[in-house]
Amino acid sequence: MIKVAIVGGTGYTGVELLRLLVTHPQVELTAITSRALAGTPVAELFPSLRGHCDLAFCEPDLEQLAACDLVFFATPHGVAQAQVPELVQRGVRVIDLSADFRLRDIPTWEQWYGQQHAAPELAAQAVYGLPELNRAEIAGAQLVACPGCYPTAIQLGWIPLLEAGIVDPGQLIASAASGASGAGRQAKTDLLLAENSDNFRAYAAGGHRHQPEIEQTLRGVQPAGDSAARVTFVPHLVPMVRGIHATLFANLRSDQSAQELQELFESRYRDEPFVDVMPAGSHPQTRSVRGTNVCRLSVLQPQGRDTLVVLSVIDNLAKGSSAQALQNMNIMFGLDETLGLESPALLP
Ligand SMILES: NC(=O)C1=CN([C@@H]2O[C@H](COP(=O)(O)OP(=O)(O)OC[C@H]3O[C@@H](n4cnc5c(N)ncnc54)[C@H](OP(=O)(O)O)[C@@H]3O)[C@@H](O)[C@H]2O)C=CC1
Ligand SMILES: CC(=O)N[C@@H](CCC(=O)OP(=O)(O)O)C(=O)O
Repeated sequence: MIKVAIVGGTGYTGVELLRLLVTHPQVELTAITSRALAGTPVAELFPSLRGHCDLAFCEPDLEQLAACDLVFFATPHGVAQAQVPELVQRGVRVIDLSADFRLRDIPTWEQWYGQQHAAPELAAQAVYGLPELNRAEIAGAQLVACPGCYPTAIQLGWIPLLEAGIVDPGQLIASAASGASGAGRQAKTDLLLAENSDNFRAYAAGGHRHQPEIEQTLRGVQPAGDSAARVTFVPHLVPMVRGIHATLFANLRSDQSAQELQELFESRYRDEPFVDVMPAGSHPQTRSVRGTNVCRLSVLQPQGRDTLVVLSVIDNLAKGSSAQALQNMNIMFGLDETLGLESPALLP
């Protein structure tokens, strides 16, 4: 059994991780932290876990964490980078759901996250936890940086096109909408029911911190010598709880038929258990992935013109964070990658 702890067990990604881990056959949960609720039984805060988890939340304690095989950090940016170096030094493996170790370029990280990075040398060692790109590196990693939620949906939608070098990398446009759980469980006025329901709005249109993360990944898959990918990204808040819907636009460099594009996507993701390329012309819906680790994609070529549209949907708390974190754990510990992640979406 893998001895596992979660730092930050009261947030939305923390409780989603718990939901998945309590039924995982190879996991023994040993500690779930919350500074605010230390001593409170987990199942008291989350009655959905009654009968599944008899632990109480505890303060983060280095000795207790260091006794685990694996520690998940489901904490705000800045927390993991302060605590992970000592754990890594003591041989513990870490999966960080925050952005602390996602960006290779530390000045870029500091610019977008507005603070000094506490462990730049570790950021260089971390493996970016997108299995569809880095499966072999994840298997041997001690520190995995889980991708952000928008980047997961957007990168999976564009990777086949950028790898093939068939779209103009200077003109990539992503319009994406997220459910409110993407903003975490903290009380915020703009997430109140009266502010957020029956409403739809863009935010951070002038620049969102996921843009450099997306560009870093896409640049990493482009053919040598191609001009660097540049992304215009506008996120939106949609009045639902879970889900991200990304509409991605890219301009073809040369003639490709709709059938060739469909085949490109199908062959790129043929062996991927969690990427579903839908039949040509489909419109994937967030509902079809709710609670699952699946990314559903479709590629369209409206009116046969040069501008391609890729539609990509994920659950932000699942493939966008906690379930993808568990997929990474399965890979790191040599388990079947789909273990604990097989259930289809909850409908309606
Ligand atoms: N929500 C989403 O869809 C996604 C979130 N993420 C990332 O995952 C991380 C967690 O997100 P989310 O669950 O939404 O966040 P929440 O704000 O909902 O939860 C944060 C958790 O971290 C704990 N925490 C806060 N500060 C500290 C600290 N200094 N030391 C130890 N624990 C701390 C909190 O408990 P307490 O204060 O009691 O200790 C709480 O349990 C974030 O970095 C987020 O960006 C990534 C992808 C998707
Ligand atoms: C709806 C909403 O507010 N979403 C968050 C995305 C958060 C996320 O999970 O990503 P990181 O881990 O990179 O912070 C936002 O746009 O800030």
